[in-house]
This record gives sequence, C-alpha cells and structure tokens, in this order.
Amino acid sequence: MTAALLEAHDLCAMANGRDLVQAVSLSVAAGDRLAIIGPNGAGKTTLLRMLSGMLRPSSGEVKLTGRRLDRISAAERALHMAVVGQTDQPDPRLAVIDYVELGRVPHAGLRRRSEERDIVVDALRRAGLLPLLGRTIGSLSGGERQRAQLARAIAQQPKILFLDEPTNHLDPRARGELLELVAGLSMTVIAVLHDLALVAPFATKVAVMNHARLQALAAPREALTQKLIREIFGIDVLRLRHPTEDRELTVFEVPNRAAPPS
Ligand SMILES: Nc1ncnc2c1ncn2[C@@H]1O[C@H](COP(=O)(O)OP(=O)(O)OP(=O)(O)O)[C@@H](O)[C@H]1O
Repeated sequence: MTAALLEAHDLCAMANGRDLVQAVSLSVAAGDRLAIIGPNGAGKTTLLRMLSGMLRPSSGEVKLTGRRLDRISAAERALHMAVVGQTDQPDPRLAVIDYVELGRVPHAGLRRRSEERDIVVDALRRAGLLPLLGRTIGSLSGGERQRAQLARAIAQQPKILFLDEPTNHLDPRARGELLELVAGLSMTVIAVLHDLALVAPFATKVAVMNHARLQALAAPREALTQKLIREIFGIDVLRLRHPTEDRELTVFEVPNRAAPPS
C-alpha cells in the first residue's frame, strides 16, 4: 500500500450551527492529483481550506506525513504546501517577478541567490509569464493573474499544491493547458474543479462532494458515472468514440427537458 502524504479523518466544519463539511475521511499519496468536484455550495472550498491548514476543522484531524497539521507552524506548512485560492488579492503595484519571488519567502536563506533566481525564472517560464515579468500585477488580465498565482506557488516548490478553481478566468484552451502544465509538474495536487470535462484528463482520483458529504472517492472513470453525475449534478454523461481519432470522448450534457419523447 502507498503511504499517505496527507490524511483526513472525520473532518467536520460548522458555521452558525450548520454543517459545511460532515465527516470526510480521505487520503492522498505522493504523486496523486485529487480533483474535488460537486455542485455550488457542496463544501468543496471549505474542505480544501481544512486540508491545507487554512481553516481549523470543528472536529476531526488532518495529518501531513503522519504529523497533525494543527501542530505544524504556518511557516513550516509553507515549506510543504502552496495554495492558490479564489480570494487571493495580490498587491496590484507589485511587478510580476517580485510577486512570484514571494513564493520563495518560506525558503529564505536556505539557498544561494543565483539558485533562488533560477527557481523563480523557471516558475515564470513554466507558467508562460516570461514576457510579462516586468509588468505590474494590476495590469494583468484575469487569466494572466491566475497564471502568476500559479507561478508563485510553483516557485514555492511545495510537496502539495492546492488549487481552488484554478481555471475560472481562463478561456477554454487555456483551461486545458493550465491543467496540463500542473499535471506535468510531478507534484501532488489537490484541486477544486468545476469543469467536469477537465477532470478525467487531469486527475488520478476524484472526491465527489454533495450536501457537505463525501459521496465518492475513486478513480475518474469510477467517479464520473452516469448514475452519480446525474444524481448529483442533474446532467448526463455520454461516452462516445472520437470521430477521427482512436479515443473515447466524455461529454457532459444538460438534459433537454423540452425535447419530445423519442
Ligand atoms: N464562514 C462561513 N459561514 C457560514 N457559511 C459558510 C461559511 N463558509 C462557507 N459557508 C457556506 O458553506 C457552504 C459550502 O461552502 P463552500 O464554499 O465550501 O462550497 P463550494 O462547494 O466550494 O461552493 P462553490 O462551488 O459555489 O464555490 C455554502 O453554502 C456557503 O455559503
């Protein structure tokens, strides 16, 4: 059995007497790419925030390589985990390169300056931001800013990269490209994803959340079944042969309720 890098036991989050996440247990091994999916309000972001140590669970615990996350300082956590969230608001006056360099703060003093610079430039290159490194964050488009946030997280060289809806400002092509880039980093990744079409090509494991509970935790093919997806999202899953290539296409379709019965 593969040893767990991150484990959650019976995680619960409550606010105002309401369960936001209820009794979620899961484990993530090194190299896994876990996609957390589910309808709006299902508890995905709350779960991600607890797994990354940003939110303390009401009960239950998270362990990183067997150590309780709440007993690891924020400074040490930042050596192991990087988070690209939905609410990050980088200072708009910062130059892109200076912003990405912030990813190196947790590692300050551990490497030579030239090595530090190489890591930052490599992160900018991977995120396709070299042409923009002198621009200010405030001058970037939403999609470019999302890539800058990813570059900062890559520069942080975490063991686990947490992404909350990393593709929400990106055009359809850029969405696929960003997840391809992330998959190519050979990092352990936990990502909240809304676009179901991106899940199977990206994830090695899928956590399906609904009404604050984990409904399924399985490989994409087992998680993205017609039955479960219809039950949870109210949409159909069609698996079709690609018309010109030797591969399968998975299509998610909103049922046309107005269509006459065949
Ligand atoms: N601090 C809070 N206090 C009260 N309710 C909260 C708090 N944080 C989240 N919630 C509620 O908990 C539920 C789950 O929120 P969460 O952001 O985890 O859902 P989500 O699955 O990520 O949703 P979305 O897909 O819309 O981003 C939502 O109904 C939200 O309004």
